Amino acid sequence: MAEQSLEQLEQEFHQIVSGIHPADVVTKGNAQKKWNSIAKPLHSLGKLEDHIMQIAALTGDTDVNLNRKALIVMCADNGVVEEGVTQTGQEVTAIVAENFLTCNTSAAIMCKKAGVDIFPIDIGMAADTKVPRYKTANGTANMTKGPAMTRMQALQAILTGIHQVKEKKEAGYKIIATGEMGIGNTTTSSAVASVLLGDEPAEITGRGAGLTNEGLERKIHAIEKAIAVNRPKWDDPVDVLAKVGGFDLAGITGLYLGGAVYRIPIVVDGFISAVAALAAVRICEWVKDAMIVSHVSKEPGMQKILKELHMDAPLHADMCLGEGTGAVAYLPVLDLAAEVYGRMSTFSENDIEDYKELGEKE
Ligand SMILES: Cc1cc2ncn([C@H]3O[C@H](COP(=O)(O)O)[C@@H](O)[C@H]3O)c2cc1C
Ligand SMILES: O=C(O)c1cccnc1
Repeated sequence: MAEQSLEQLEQEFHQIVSGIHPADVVTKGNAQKKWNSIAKPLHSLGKLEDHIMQIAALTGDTDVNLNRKALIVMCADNGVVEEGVTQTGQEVTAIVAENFLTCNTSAAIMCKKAGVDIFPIDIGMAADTKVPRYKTANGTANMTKGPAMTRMQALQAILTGIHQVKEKKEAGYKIIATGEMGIGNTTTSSAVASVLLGDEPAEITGRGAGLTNEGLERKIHAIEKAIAVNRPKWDDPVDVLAKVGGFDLAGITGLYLGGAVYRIPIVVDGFISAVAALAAVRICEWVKDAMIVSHVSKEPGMQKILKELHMDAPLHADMCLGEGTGAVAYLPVLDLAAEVYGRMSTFSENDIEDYKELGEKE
């Protein structure tokens, strides 16, 4: 991919995006009929039913199979950490990223318990580690001084995400959760969200992995400066990701696009993952059909993004960890719904009469 010119990358990207089509409403209707025929009160599994119907509509198949699950963790570094916007240094990115391989991170432990295979990807960490390398570069540049990356790098990172989904689909995975690890990525995420939503950085920005009041002030100031210096075009999500984003954000954006192309549901995690979801929907609105929202992160920008995307998350647990933890936490819940949908006997007219009789006797 590195040898491709910018024009070739743009062409590949536009060809992929123009091939995305909306979900199949007929299959969705059939999935709804199937839910409605199950012996339980109508829509009593709430959002879980909606998500199963959404997956049926995406795949064009009323049979919903979630048997193989993956978490892809995009690991990258952000030059903006030079501005003192984080509590820890970027060496922590490499340490945690390698710990995914030894099942020594929160997300990895949750994955093991939930039967989810975890795939950390080095999409642009500053250091070289044992994590499989799909590097765009060794970290982004400091966005307060110029663009975080070139447009070419943004496209490369997005295409890496898309190709990851293709690979996982070919390996038999049925659903993919999104995750990330990258010190400083709540700064880039807040910057991208601020531009895409047209909101002031102070309204979006939170403390990420932990910051003092002064640290938070510095973070907001750095985001304001990055936007002023780079003037990202709000209506060109690739430009926004390139100028004030990160390789992890671009890679996750690619995962959503890949989900829409290869018809495999992609689970949205917390704030960072939701910002990438917003970028993906701005690239192509039908990508939303491939997104399964999981939880509401405590970061202040999360609610705004979900509102903008008209998404209603099932889990409200005040989580704000990242790595994909919220998305992975939702997978067993979704599994339970798929099991009921796939296995439970349906109401026949006789059953309904039997239930009525039972009710009368009691
Ligand atoms: C030890 C450690 C493990 C983490 N796991 C996820 N994050 C989370 O925190 C980072 C974003 O917060 P900020 O923008 O403030 O750096 C991301 O790496 C995110 O995944 C972690 C952060 C730390 C310190
Ligand atoms: O919501 C998130 O994704 C998040 C919030 C804080 C730190 N890391 C991740």
